[in-house]
Amino acid sequence: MIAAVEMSRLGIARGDRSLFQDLDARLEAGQAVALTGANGAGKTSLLRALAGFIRPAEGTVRFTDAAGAEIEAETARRRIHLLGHLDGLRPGARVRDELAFHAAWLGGGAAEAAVERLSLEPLLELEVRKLSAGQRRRVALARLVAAPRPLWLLDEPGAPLDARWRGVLAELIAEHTAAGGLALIATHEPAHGLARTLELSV
Ligand SMILES: Nc1ncnc2c1ncn2[C@@H]1O[C@H](COP(=O)(O)OP(=O)(O)OP(=O)(O)O)[C@@H](O)[C@H]1O
Repeated sequence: MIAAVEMSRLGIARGDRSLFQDLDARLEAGQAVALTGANGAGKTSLLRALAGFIRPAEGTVRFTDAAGAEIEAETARRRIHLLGHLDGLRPGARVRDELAFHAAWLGGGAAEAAVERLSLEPLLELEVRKLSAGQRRRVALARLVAAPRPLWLLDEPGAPLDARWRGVLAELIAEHTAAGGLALIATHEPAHGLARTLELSV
């Protein structure tokens, strides 16, 4: 469980350039927050820093449990899904194998429920590289269903999806937060249905 993520005076730099400084923000269980800002403002970088892939230039990120106790960073990492816009799928793998691999690797169970929720049955025997961008994103989203984790960090998750699948994505996020999950969602779209917005300004 992760009950809260607290960013305090957080600053992130890429190369020798500071992207932002002094970011104070708190995300709590049950909340889905839109992360907005211009191209290059640092949304992807912030998500990667929260997932532990980039070391902040300054400030702190704290993960706490329901009792307010700090969760050690390594433990917190295993409770996070980072969905990047490159999807993180192996192009040469069949969808069936890729889903089974990710479900096992992420500590989930069988992928059947995820296959059904994302209507992936007709795609299971195809190689990932043969999928359209939207189909690939549905496979990537299936990981969130197959391996439940409390904190979702999603980088423009709806960008390649059509209206039907954007609707399903919104449902998945709503169900996740209703069950006590947290989500931070980088988006250039109007953030309908999300509790509030965290804006990075350049
Ligand atoms: N590995 C890197 N080395 C140097 N600079 C980088 C690296 N990764 C990203 N940057 C730079 O950091 C800045 C922020 O990039 P980031 O991808 O976090 O922005 P973003 O807000 O997600 O943008 P977009 O809306 O275009 O997706 C950009 O100017 C980018 O070129």
